[in-house]
Amino acid sequence: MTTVLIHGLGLIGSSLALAIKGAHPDVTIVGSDVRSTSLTYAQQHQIVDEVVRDFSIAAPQADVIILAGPVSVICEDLQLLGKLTLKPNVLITDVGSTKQTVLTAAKPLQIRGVTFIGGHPMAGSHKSGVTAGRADLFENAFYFLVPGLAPKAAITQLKTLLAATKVKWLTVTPKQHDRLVGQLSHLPHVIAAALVNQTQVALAESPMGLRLAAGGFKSLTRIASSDPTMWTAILTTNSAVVVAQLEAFQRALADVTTAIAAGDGESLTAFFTAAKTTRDHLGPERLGSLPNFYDVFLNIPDRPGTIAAVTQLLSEAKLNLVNIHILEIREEVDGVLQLTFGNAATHDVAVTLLQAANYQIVRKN
Ligand SMILES: NC(=O)c1ccc[n+]([C@@H]2O[C@H](COP(=O)([O-])OP(=O)(O)OC[C@H]3O[C@@H](n4cnc5c(N)ncnc54)[C@H](O)[C@@H]3O)[C@@H](O)[C@H]2O)c1
Ligand SMILES: O=C(O)C(=O)C[C@]1(C(=O)O)C=C[C@@H](O)C=C1
Repeated sequence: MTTVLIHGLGLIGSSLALAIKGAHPDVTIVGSDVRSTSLTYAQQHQIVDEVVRDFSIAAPQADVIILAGPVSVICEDLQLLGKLTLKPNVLITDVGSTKQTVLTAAKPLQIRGVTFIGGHPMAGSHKSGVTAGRADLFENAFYFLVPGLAPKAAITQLKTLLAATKVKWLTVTPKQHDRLVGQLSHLPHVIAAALVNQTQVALAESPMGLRLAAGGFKSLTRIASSDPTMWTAILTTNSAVVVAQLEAFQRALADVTTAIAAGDGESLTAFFTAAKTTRDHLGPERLGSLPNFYDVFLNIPDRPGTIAAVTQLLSEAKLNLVNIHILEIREEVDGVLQLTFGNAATHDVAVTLLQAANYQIVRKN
């Protein structure tokens, strides 16, 4: 019986647990997390078989250890693991979004002969936490592997364990990885957050302000809703790469600023044509079988207990919520409640239930 310990039962950790469980019912999945609410949720929803509070007690019993906390926590975990007596054939891997710092932290373990394979699934979401986990999150996504000198058998073992994720494996060096994801993931997250912050300031005096934003602003800035702790850890462990990429981006912005200021239509058409040609060939946002999440937006009156009544209604019907978000609620003005579900069936039942209870649905998708 193989024991897989997943440390960090958030979006990625719980999604991996679900994928492993689906394909390997014989594997015992143990989850550990600093948040006891996540552990309780994971156990109640059978995302894991067992939970432990103390990672250092569980690690020596594990055959496979998957580190799935923020990158800074992954590095601390690797240091801790270096001090523990682990099973002789233990396989350690991680899912962190940067790889050079993680591989440096793993070096002492590797020198000791412990197998560590760096990993990074190129799929995720701006939603975080155990409630957002889903078995099909990684379908058709690339999954970077940094195997270093890991034995072939260990690489095969990891790929077999994660086969149900249906990812496309790609072996890279830590340096190649950090440069690629710096440009494709870290830079866009900085730009999205900077645009939201700058817009908030620019429109501070406007009565409707950001609430007038339509699809363009919203699709460009969706990722600004991502978890700040996770992104701080990513940016501080890939800073040199992202600083250089931000400087290059600022030069590109300066060029287009010059063209706009000069009314240089020819340069602007060339600028937009190049971007359109490249973007048109990128394919759909998600290659998997399902879109990421299913939202319902509800009008909610400004009355105490309204939100509790909605969540109670859903929980009595055993409908799992991935996320709940109050978009706007001011005194004496109705607010909008965003309810996010993990699949279409749950979403549809919730819509029927809420409508029957006379809630006013503003939008669903
Ligand atoms: N979100 C994405 O899109 C995405 C995609 C690929 C990889 N990653 C990487 O995966 C990792 C996890 O990201 P996520 O999106 O699942 O984040 P998340 O916030 O959903 O989950 C992180 C989990 O780690 C736990 N945690 C935090 N500190 C801890 C500690 N000291 N000890 C134990 N547990 C701790 C949190 O309680 C949480 O449950 C990160 O390293 C991230 O860079 C994220
Ligand atoms: O889809 C999203 O919301 C994501 O941000 C996922 C995303 C990205 O594409 O940048 C975020 C971090 C990762 O390390 C990998 C994937």
